[in-house]
Amino acid sequence: MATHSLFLLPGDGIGTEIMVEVEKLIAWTNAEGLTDFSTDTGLAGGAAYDKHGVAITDEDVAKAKAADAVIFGAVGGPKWDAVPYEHRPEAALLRLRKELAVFANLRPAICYPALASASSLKKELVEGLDILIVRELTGGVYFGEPKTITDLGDGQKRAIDTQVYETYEIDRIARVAFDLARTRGGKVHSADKKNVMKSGVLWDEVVRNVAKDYADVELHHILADNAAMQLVRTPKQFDVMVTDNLFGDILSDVAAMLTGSLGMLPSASLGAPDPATGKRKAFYEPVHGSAPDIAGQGIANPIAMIASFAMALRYSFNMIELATQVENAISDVLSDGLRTGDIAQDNCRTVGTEEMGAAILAKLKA
Ligand SMILES: NC(=O)c1ccc[n+]([C@@H]2O[C@H](COP(=O)([O-])OP(=O)(O)OC[C@H]3O[C@@H](n4cnc5c(N)ncnc54)[C@H](O)[C@@H]3O)[C@@H](O)[C@H]2O)c1
Ligand SMILES: CC(C)[C@H](C(=O)O)[C@@H](O)C(=O)O
Ligand SMILES: [Mg+2]
Repeated sequence: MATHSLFLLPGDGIGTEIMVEVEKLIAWTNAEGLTDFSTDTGLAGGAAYDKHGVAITDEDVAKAKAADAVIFGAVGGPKWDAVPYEHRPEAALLRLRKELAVFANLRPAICYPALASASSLKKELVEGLDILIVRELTGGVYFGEPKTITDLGDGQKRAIDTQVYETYEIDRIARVAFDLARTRGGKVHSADKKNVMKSGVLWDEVVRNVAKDYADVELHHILADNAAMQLVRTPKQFDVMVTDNLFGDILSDVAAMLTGSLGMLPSASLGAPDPATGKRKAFYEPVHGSAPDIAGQGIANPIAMIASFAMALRYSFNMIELATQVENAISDVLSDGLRTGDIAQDNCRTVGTEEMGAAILAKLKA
């Protein structure tokens, strides 16, 4: 079996705690001969800042670029609130996304049957929920220039962030969404603010053009604010939702709660296939952050991280069966009544990060 390289960046806070559980999974799949992963580990975020004075070193960015897939935990925390803006922990994430050019961020919100009553919404609204948010990840207001704070000299300052989208960026993310919709429910909602933003006008125009190549997929336009409301009103009306970088960030946190917890939502960020090799750069991370409020206590939910690893198996290594086995193991453990604190329920057993990871691994071994 060919050796595949994984570059692990645990990051800060619970990032380091949940990564341990993925490392155990990798050790087991390797030992069983199911995979042949070589792993290397780097520093990102506050951890890198403390050691090197930057959110990520050039060397670790180079390693991330060279790897077959990057598995990322989470970065950030109050400890680094005062570091210079360009070195804040989150800068590592943004630099990696941009330099790896992983423009397509897939954020699946699936409500596992056992968790239907753990959601803050009524059970019948979320039971069987399976939606996919396709977030544009390398453009928009996250990266647009100018991005400045100017002193106006009279005690006032002016802050500017710039939302920029070009046709090719919208076209390629729309195609990802339509291609995926074809493999699922055949429906795309495109969310923008074309009623207020020029970038929204272009977004809608380009998405409608792309839709002409996908006559078999239903396209619906939705304003992003309405999308947030509809996600908590009748979430099962959605199949695939494609949206820009900022709206995608917000809407995916909303979608996360439909599944029971932010600790449940994995993500895959994919680049364009290399024309010579067909390989694409890929970056896998949970949607949640470093959860400073619970870091260091061993109680974080490792499921989003483990499910992100399952996405790596599926999207980077075409190990569909193994990916499905990992996802089924998660589902089975939840059906057995095991819960971390964030999804705690009556008549269920609340366990810590390590026990949840071990239980998922035990299901795989069974
Ligand atoms: N990908 C990333 O690295 C990433 C993503 C989001 C936020 N952040 C950063 O994380 C830091 C904290 O941000 P925040 O508090 O707004 O968001 P957060 O996602 O870290 O936490 C929000 C809430 O969800 C809970 N939570 C999140 N993940 C959980 C898990 N796996 N298990 C149990 N509970 C979980 C937390 O305890 C907290 O109450 C900030 O510095 C932020 O910039 C990083
Ligand atoms: C940490 C932050 C930069 C990041 C984002 O805004 O993209 C996070 O919230 C996410 O959802 O991945
Ligand atoms: Mg976010």
